[in-house]
Amino acid sequence: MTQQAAADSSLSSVISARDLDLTFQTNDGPVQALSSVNLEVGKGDFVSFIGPSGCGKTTFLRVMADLEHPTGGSVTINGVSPENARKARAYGYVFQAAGLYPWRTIGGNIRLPLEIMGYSKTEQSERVARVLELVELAGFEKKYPWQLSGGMQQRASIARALAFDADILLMDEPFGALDEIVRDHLNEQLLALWARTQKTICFVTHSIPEAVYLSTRIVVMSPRPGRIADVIESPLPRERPLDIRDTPEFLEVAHRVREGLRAGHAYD
Ligand SMILES: Nc1ncnc2c1ncn2[C@@H]1O[C@H](COP(=O)(O)OP(=O)(O)OP(=O)(O)O)[C@@H](O)[C@H]1O
Repeated sequence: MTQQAAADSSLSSVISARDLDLTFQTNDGPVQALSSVNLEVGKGDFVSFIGPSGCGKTTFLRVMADLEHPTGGSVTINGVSPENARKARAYGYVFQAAGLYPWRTIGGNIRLPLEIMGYSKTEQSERVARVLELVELAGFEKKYPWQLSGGMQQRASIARALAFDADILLMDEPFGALDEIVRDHLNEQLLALWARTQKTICFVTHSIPEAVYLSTRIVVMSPRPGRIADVIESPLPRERPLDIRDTPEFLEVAHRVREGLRAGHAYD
């Protein structure tokens, strides 16, 4: 890509990574978690990151969220640095574990960041009600986390990430700990939420079917050093019933992801 073309594409990108490097200094020597990563994420994209353990998926997401700092190259979110994007509340972040405070109700958990930011009580209540509706948990506001199933807790943590109504949602393997049936259901609900809200979503997963079912683009990563091995544009329509997973188009994309993973895997 020429410099001008790169500049043009980053203007229309919500997330833009340019020659991104991140090397951790550890007692065992340097670990290259990310090496020469280039990626443009467009508005409304659903981008999944898939790859073996240690290929830098979480690190990449944490760089976008200003939780790690690159040692080379740059990332912009809505055209600004991750630090400024964080200050502007440009994204919500969903962690692997729901991470809800057990002594607060579901509503109280979602309300907490809004309280800290000084939103009025009325605004807090409106936002809590709206995001609970979005994740189909209306009526559960006064329950405590332990009164909810694992899947419902994870939905509550998605609701918390949606509370600021950011256009970008960063999700780090949010459904990894759930059984397959619950996961299928949450995948369907997440797609419905994405269609309704038109957010841009970056989603880390270890599951090929999950990545293919959810994404408009799949970023296949490989380890040592962590880098992008392939970027697959999905030919699947945005409207996706679960049984799309049995279609030849779906299986073809899954096959390409598997090939990408195999090519990048050292098997050591
Ligand atoms: N804070 C840190 N200090 C030192 N090394 C780190 C740190 N965070 C991550 N790493 C290393 O960077 C590499 C990438 O880690 P990362 O967690 O991003 O991988 P991942 O693809 O998300 O893995 P997983 O699928 O297991 O979550 C790994 O080798 C990891 O050990």
